[in-house]
Order: sequence, then structure tokens, then C-alpha cells
Amino acid sequence: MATAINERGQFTIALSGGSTPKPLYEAIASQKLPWDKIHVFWGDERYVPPDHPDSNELMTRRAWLDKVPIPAANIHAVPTLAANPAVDAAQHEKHLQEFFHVTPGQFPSLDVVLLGMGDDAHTASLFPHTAALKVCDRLITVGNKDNSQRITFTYPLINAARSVIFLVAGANKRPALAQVFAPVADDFTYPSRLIRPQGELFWLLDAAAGLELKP
Ligand SMILES: O=C1O[C@H](COP(=O)(O)O)[C@@H](O)[C@H](O)[C@H]1O
Repeated sequence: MATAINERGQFTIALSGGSTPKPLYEAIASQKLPWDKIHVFWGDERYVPPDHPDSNELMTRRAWLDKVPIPAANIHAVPTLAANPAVDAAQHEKHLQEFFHVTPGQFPSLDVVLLGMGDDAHTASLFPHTAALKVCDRLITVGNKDNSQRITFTYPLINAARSVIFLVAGANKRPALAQVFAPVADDFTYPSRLIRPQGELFWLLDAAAGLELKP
């Protein structure tokens, strides 16, 4: 964070949703950090209003953002109110292009993209065998989980990050992890395999998730 702020004047991070990162967000909320220099994005969002119990933004606000003096302008929530996910995805992509000063076709490098992984090996809202996995020319696209739509970073945007951190917990993730780390497996069946960033990649696993992985 210090390097990013010293070199570029700000630190940009995309967050994951679901249940795993909540304790991390609660811990970050008690830190004294240069909040005015930190810009928060989300790697994916469920297509629900921001006050809906399934909203990744709501979880993050309750666990972290509502408890710290981060300027509202530094919170780059995914829009979900157009009643059309493709419209909201396009609007959010435009927002990212303007914020990072990139033109269509260019991929900005966030300082950190924090990711989770589901027991089907999805990450962000890049689900197995869905159209979102083939989107390589956009920053943001529409994801699909069991016919319910979401908004998600594309995998090339994730891969452009300076640092990608997976946070994975629970024994139910073991079979998916085994396939993600296997020398050969299908990327479209196990989407987390598509994450091969140009920058650093870290996998933080709890003991239950990592039990059967060989170093
Ligand atoms: O639906 C989602 O699931 C993944 C994994 O969530 P977890 O609760 O199993 O950790 C999460 O990374 C993603 O952001 C979220 O929308």
C-alpha cells in the first residue's frame, strides 16, 4: 500500500464477496489507514439492490466501510439498479476507464484484486461454462449463476492487477482446489485456473481447504 501511495498517490483494491472475507474486513476496519488515498472496488456483485442481504457491497459496508472515515467518492460500488445488468456493466466499465484513464481495449492495473473461490472453482462471478469466461475485450461483463445474473470483472482485468490474492476457506473447497492446482485441467470447468496475473499471485488457504495440497 505504501509503495502504491508513494508512487501513484493512491491504492486501489477490488474486493471479493461471499462469506469468507468478512472477518478480514472486520479486522481491517480497526486499522488506522490513509483512508483518503484508498479506493475500493468490487470484483463482482450480485444483481440486487445495495441494501439487499445478498449484496457484496452491503456485507463490506457493514463489516468495514461504514466503520472507517473513507470518503464516499473512494467507494466505487457496482451499479445494480438499471433493471438491465448489461447496462449497469457498461456503465461501470466506463467509470473504471475514466477513473484509471484508460481507453477501450486497455486494461488498468489495480494494486490488489482480492478473490474468493467457490466449491465449483468459480471466482468473482466467473462461473464454470458460462459466457463471461470468454469475454476478453471488456473490463466488466455479466456473469451468470444458475440463471441469476451478476456483474463481474473479466479475467483479463483481474490478470492485469499488480497483485492478486485468493482467500479460500473450508473443506468443501478441497476438490476444486485440487483441480485448480492440477498440472492439466479444463479452465472453463475450473475458472480459477484462468487467473494468471502479470503481477504477483498469492493463495491464502485455511487448514481445512489446503489439507490435501502438496507443497
Ligand atoms: O458468490 C460469491 O462467491 C465467491 C466465493 O464465496 P465464499 O463465500 O465461498 O467465500 C466470492 O468470491 C464472490 O465474490 C461471491 O460473489
